[in-house]
This record gives sequence, C-alpha cells and structure tokens, in this order.
Amino acid sequence: MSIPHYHVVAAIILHEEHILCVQKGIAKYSYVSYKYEFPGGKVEADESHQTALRRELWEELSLDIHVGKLYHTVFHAYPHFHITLSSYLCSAISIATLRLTEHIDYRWLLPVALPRLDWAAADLPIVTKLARGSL
Ligand SMILES: Nc1nc2c([nH]c(=O)n2[C@@H]2O[C@H](COP(=O)(O)OP(=O)(O)OP(=O)(O)O)[C@@H](O)[C@H]2O)c(=O)[nH]1
Repeated sequence: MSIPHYHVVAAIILHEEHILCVQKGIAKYSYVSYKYEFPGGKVEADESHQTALRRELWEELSLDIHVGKLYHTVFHAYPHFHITLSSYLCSAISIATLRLTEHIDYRWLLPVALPRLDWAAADLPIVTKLARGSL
C-alpha cells in the first residue's frame, strides 16, 4: 500500500517580534502527539494555500490573518505518511480573538527561543531558519 502524501500549510504569525507556536494534543501517531507546530493544516482539493491557511486559522484559533510571502517549504517522510509543509509569513488582524479549539497550549516566542520547544520533526528546518534570524 502506498504511503499517503499531504500538502500542509503552516502560518508563521508574527506579532511584536514574537511568533505563535501551538501544541498539538494526543494524535493518532505518537511521533506527532503533543508536539509544537505552526497553526495550519491540510490543503483541500481545489483550495489555494492562502485560502487553506485563512480557513484553518479561523477554525483552529478564531484568528483572521493576512497571508504574506512563502517562507520555506519542507518535504518530510513520517513513518505512516509524507508531507510537503509550506510555511508562510503571516500577521493576525487582531490577536484579541485568539481561542484554542484543537490545540492544548500556545506560546508567543522570540525566534531565537523557538528551538527550546519540542517541535514536530517536519518543522525543524523552519524553526532553525527562523532562530538564525532569517526573516
Ligand atoms: N498544522 C500543522 N501541521 C503540521 C505541522 N508540522 C507537521 O508535521 N504537521 C502535520 O501535518 C498534518 C496536518 O494535518 P491537519 O492538522 O490538517 O490534520 P490532523 O492530521 O491533525 O487531523 P485530521 O487529518 O484528522 O483532520 C498533521 O499530521 C500534523 O501533525 C505544522 O507546523 N503545522
């Protein structure tokens, strides 16, 4: 049986020099359970990356966002599925509406502090690039 491949979009939300990091709860696979990630999700058929990001951010966090430029794209092979993870620089229209509906925690961190969290493996190249100060 072939391994599924998903296109996933992730929002790097910058606010006053901090970046929003969200923690996943228990998941089907232990290697993504409780990991930090950037908010976002799978792109649906016939959906643009921008539309998918705005939909996911509204569903997951009640955040209305502006989607800016593509930051970094990563291919990662997890044991049971593969993802192409496209991260975009984004800003929230207001962070006052932020409400967790799916995640169990969130943090606003300076880029240099991002590597202290326990990230999903696919995110590590993005986290490393941000922490090196490349924005
Ligand atoms: N949103 C998001 N997902 C990520 C990141 N890194 C990463 O490996 N992923 C993985 O990419 C997949 C995104 O799918 P998703 O959030 O739409 O859906 P899900 O698997 O949690 O649930 P679902 O398929 O039942 O709706 C998850 O397996 C998630 O663990 C990231 O930075 N942001």
